[in-house]
Amino acid sequence: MEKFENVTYFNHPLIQHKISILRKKETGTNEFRHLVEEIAMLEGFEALNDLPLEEVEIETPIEKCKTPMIAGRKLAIVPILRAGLGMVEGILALVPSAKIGHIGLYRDEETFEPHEYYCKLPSPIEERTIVVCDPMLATGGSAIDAITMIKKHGGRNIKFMCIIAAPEGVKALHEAHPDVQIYIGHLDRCLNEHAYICPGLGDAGDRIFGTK
Ligand SMILES: O=P(O)(O)OC[C@H]1O[C@H](OP(=O)(O)OP(=O)(O)O)[C@H](O)[C@@H]1O
Ligand SMILES: O=c1cc[nH]c(=O)[nH]1
Repeated sequence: MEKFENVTYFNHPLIQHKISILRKKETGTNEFRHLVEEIAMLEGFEALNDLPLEEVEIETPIEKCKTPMIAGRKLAIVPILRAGLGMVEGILALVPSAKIGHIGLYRDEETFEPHEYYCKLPSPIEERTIVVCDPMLATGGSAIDAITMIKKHGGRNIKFMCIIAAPEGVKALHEAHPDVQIYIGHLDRCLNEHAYICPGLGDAGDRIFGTK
């Protein structure tokens, strides 16, 4: 796979181990949901390593001092519905004061094209660091459309975080939005004829919400 400057692959053993359990077909809904949350938190820790800091004056029991704290507007976490919702709590565990937007997209089962049905973002979106999350980056259609929608609303500083990606989706997303930082838990082999990621983990939304 071609290397892109704006793409980060996580090779931390804890992330890889948890993704392997996630993939198993016998992993049940409850465990699956918890793993998605944990992986999102581990990825988020790294993906947010460039949040801006400012020196703030505080008082310890000993004396006054200046100490760094996160600066600027609160982070915006934007899950792509439905499956992206599974990652929100994990990122919130790191940044409890984050605001949460929602983008509703589903893939047409025949054409694999994404269809939008909802968009609500925290304002002023243009002043926030935005983390778009979705466990799966397959053809890239959903992520590309979600980010296009966020940009139409004024979003600029955008990161995209997923758990499993196909090379086709990474390339498409990089080409459509080269300014977006992309974080990937594991790069899989390819897409199959139904645009499912191989070996992947099946349908992430159904496995998180127990709808199959
Ligand atoms: O890269 P793409 O080819 O667009 O595929 C990825 C999308 O497919 C899945 O959602 P799905 O449409 O199944 O909806 P759901 O989250 O409601 O289950 C997944 O959560 C992504 O949003
Ligand atoms: O493999 C895939 C591809 C798209 N969406 C999923 O949930 N899984």
